[in-house]
Amino acid sequence: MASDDRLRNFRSLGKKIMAVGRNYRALAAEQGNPIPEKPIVFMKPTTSYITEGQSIKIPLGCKTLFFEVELGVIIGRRCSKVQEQEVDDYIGGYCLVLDMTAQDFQRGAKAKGHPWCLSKGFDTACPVSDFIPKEKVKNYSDIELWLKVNGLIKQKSSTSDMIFSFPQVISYISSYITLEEGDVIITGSPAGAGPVEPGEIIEAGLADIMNIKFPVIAQ
Ligand SMILES: CC(=O)CC(=O)C(=O)O
Ligand SMILES: [Mg+2]
Repeated sequence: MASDDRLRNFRSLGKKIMAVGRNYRALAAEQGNPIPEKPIVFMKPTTSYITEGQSIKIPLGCKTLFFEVELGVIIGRRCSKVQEQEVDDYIGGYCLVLDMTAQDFQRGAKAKGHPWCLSKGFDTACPVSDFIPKEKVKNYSDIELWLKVNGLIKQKSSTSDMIFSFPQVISYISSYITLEEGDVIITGSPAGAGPVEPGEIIEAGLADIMNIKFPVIAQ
């Protein structure tokens, strides 16, 4: 397993941001979607990462930018076809993530059966926290995630509402795609995802372990 010192650098170490969509029961109910039978998997490019001190930029032509707070798992060493019971051996740490989504682009793409790439992968679409050491998250199956816009709470949930657990998600993705040191898997948004406007400030947290804050600006 990579050391915490190496994994602190996960944004340049990893090659992939793998993402799971529609993975919370309350979100599925809120959006009127059926419970998926298998994890819905997509990718975001690592060029979409930003860190605190940088701003989320609304992509050109986007009229409705949505926030989604998610828990990210950082892969600690290369793995493929991992059994669910072995998954913990490959988790190197965690990060708190905003899966920013150009919701109008995504809606248009879904209607035509097109991919979500632009709606999820534009520059600044993946604000992330610093590295969170593995031992700080005692129980990844029941930990609180929250998000505020301009100080008002918009999302507050526990990972216990996830449809597919961390072991199920990581095992499933690794059955098809080799995961490498520093790759991040973002595990889905709880209910309450919604729009943000230029000039607003997004704050998010993982229990009392990590807080992040990002302003939203026009191009
Ligand atoms: C519809 C979505 O944007 C899916 C997604 O990313 C999620 O977290 O759920
Ligand atoms: Mg998401």
